[in-house]
Amino acid sequence: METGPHYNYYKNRELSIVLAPFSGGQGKLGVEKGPKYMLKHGLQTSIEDLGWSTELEPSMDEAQFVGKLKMEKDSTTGGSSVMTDGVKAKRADLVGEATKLVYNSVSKVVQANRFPLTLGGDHSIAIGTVSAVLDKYPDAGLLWIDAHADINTIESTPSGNLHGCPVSFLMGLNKDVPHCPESLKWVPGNLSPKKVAYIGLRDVDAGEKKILKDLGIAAFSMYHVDKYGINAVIEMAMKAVHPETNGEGPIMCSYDVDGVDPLYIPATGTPVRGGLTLREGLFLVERLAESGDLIALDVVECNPDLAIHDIHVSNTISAGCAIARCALGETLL
Ligand SMILES: NC(=[NH2+])NCCC[C@H](N)C(=O)O
Ligand SMILES: [Mn+2]
Ligand SMILES: [Mn+2]
Repeated sequence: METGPHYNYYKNRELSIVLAPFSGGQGKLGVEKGPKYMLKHGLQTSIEDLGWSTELEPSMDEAQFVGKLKMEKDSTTGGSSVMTDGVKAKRADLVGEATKLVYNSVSKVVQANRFPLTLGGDHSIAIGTVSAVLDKYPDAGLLWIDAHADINTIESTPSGNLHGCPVSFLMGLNKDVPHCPESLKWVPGNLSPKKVAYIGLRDVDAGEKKILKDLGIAAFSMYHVDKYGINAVIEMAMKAVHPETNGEGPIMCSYDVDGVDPLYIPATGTPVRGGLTLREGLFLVERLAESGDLIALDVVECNPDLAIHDIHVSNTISAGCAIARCALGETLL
């Protein structure tokens, strides 16, 4: 029987919590409150208790972005659909600006050899986190935990919400698209499709299915989790992104909390039933901690304002915090 706390697998336990309180990648205000709520829940101290030295790294002025978002809503009839040059990507200027700020903060952290734990905000912020991590670890594999594939291009997106598009920007899939928003041209877009694996998918748009298939991206849906079990799936995912080394090598995890079933994590913008159980969702990151290869983590899409009951807020925030702690070495025994 393997024993011992998983945090012993991390050699250098220095971490920065990057705050990414951004909501412009989708239309529902409140997701910018995620970082504040998780900190209020005691996340930083509980990470220190696992033997990490921690510090806070702000990435942006939340008020500024929220202000712009509110202004835009007030001035637009029928929601927040702002189109530039006939492209349906909404708020591309805001997303470009915010993700660049996140990129700068995470770059600072990784270049100082610290572990970046980025708290969102909506999932568009991963454009910044993953780009910064790849600068430092070009060989890193990316595990994307999500109900959604978030790989729509600015042409395929059905909603225009850029939190449904970060992976396409990371892979440079919008580069040749006419009208690619100027604001997102800073993104290197050099993530190889071979270096990504999804876990938890169950709501993938038709255009996204085609991209996943055409590019041969490793994608494990809930069907695969049910069929093979979560441990086999996570091991297959690690091998998919590091085939030459049998799954060993640096791994970044971008964790959208809607990968977990809304029974457990109800306060999120685009919930989809039939997801991971809370234990599967936590085991996944426990297993990554055990590998000793996790180099960066995002926890995104907690939106306390979408809770109908107070209990939904605490369920969501405590689960979000548990995901971070388990990834950083917390064990049950
Ligand atoms: N990060 C997320 N929760 N993304 C949801 C995306 C939903 C849908 N596929 C879209 O493109 O709009
Ligand atoms: Mn999602
Ligand atoms: Mn997502």
